[in-house]
Amino acid sequence: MKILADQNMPLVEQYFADIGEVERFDGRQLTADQLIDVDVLLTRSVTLVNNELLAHANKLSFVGTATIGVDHIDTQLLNDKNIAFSSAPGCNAIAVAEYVISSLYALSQENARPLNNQTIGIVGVGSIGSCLAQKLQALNLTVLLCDPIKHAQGLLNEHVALDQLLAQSDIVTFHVPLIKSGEHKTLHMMDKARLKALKPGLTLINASRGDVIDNQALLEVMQAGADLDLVLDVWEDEPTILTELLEHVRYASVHIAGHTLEGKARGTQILYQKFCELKGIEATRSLDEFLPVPAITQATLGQNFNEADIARLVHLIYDVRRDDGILLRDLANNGFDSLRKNYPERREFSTLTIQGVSSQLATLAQLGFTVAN
Ligand SMILES: NC(=O)C1=CN([C@@H]2O[C@H](COP(=O)(O)OP(=O)(O)OC[C@H]3O[C@@H](n4cnc5c(N)ncnc54)[C@H](O)[C@@H]3O)[C@@H](O)[C@H]2O)C=CC1
Ligand SMILES: O=C(O)C(=O)[C@H](O)COP(=O)(O)O
Repeated sequence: MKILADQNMPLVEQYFADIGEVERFDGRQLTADQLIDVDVLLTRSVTLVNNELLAHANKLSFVGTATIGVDHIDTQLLNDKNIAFSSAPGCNAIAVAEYVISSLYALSQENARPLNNQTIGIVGVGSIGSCLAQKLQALNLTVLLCDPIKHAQGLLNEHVALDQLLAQSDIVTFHVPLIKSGEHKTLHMMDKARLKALKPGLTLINASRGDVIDNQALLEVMQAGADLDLVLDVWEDEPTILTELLEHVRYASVHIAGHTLEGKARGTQILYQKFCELKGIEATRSLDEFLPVPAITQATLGQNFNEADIARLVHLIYDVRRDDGILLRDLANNGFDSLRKNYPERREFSTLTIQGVSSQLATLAQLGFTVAN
């Protein structure tokens, strides 16, 4: 069996070793001819899977994307061609939630504004939005949720409409899929009118898809003097982003919010499990076999460890400013895709086991750290 996998997808050889022969491809350069005689195609978000790409796919029976977003895949086409498909729902929800939490603590320190008593609005309450909301409950923030689809399905009672949420929040963070048309369109959901109306001092975070915010309009609003703290992980027209926007952004990164080692590896694992299920093969491989031991595994808290010290632990595992520095220093030399490909190792909070006696242990556990009994 011939398996074609994106070069940036970890552990494919390990997971699929007993299933077939794995060949790698450059996600933005894949051509239709490379799919001749290929049985399985495993992609990331940068490969458009459309009619043109599948023109010569004579044997393809499974397409998997190791991502949550599926806006790069023509799923209707796969269905019509009877090609099985899977994304990797939830694989990097923890990673994105931790990216947001790291950003919140960094801004709170730099702006000397305590997190508690602030109101955060979460737009899109799926895997990521709900994981984030659950973690934030530990921090005494007021959390407002906006998800009209879940609300209509009876799955979210406390839905707040977007404009009301924007008016009431100090921080707004987007976790919606890219939807290009229809009642729940998210393309340019933050258009010029909404951006202009944002209240001064607001923090705007986008770790969903770049097109959710009209980037040109955002640049114009910032150039006109808007007082906003911007945290942008995703951009319109990646990898050729609007570089003029960078100077207005507090923390800028190259679409890596989900790129913990665990998040990326879980993506591959989910596709492996889906493939095995589809073909009636027993899935014997698991993540624990493959993840390396992290550089720091344990922390012992002293009795005077207090709420203010939580930020130090969060940033010990992941400080978003590391990635902001990388982008600003290297974008001109290395390019967006190369920075993503060479992204330095990042682990999740759960890799740190915390021991000691402190009134903050429950908070740390809720944020996702492992607390020793
Ligand atoms: N920056 C990064 O590295 C990553 C970005 N993403 C992006 O984040 C998106 C969300 O991820 P998940 O939470 O896992 O997806 P999900 O599918 O679990 O949740 C998305 C939620 O957004 C809601 N939604 C849809 N349209 C909406 C609208 N107009 N207003 C408010 N809510 C709306 C849906 O009802 C759903 O509950 C993905 O589609 C992907 O584009 C995902 C992972 C990593
Ligand atoms: O899961 C998604 O959706 C994402 O955006 C990924 O975390 C990042 O996508 P890749 O480009 O790394 O596939």
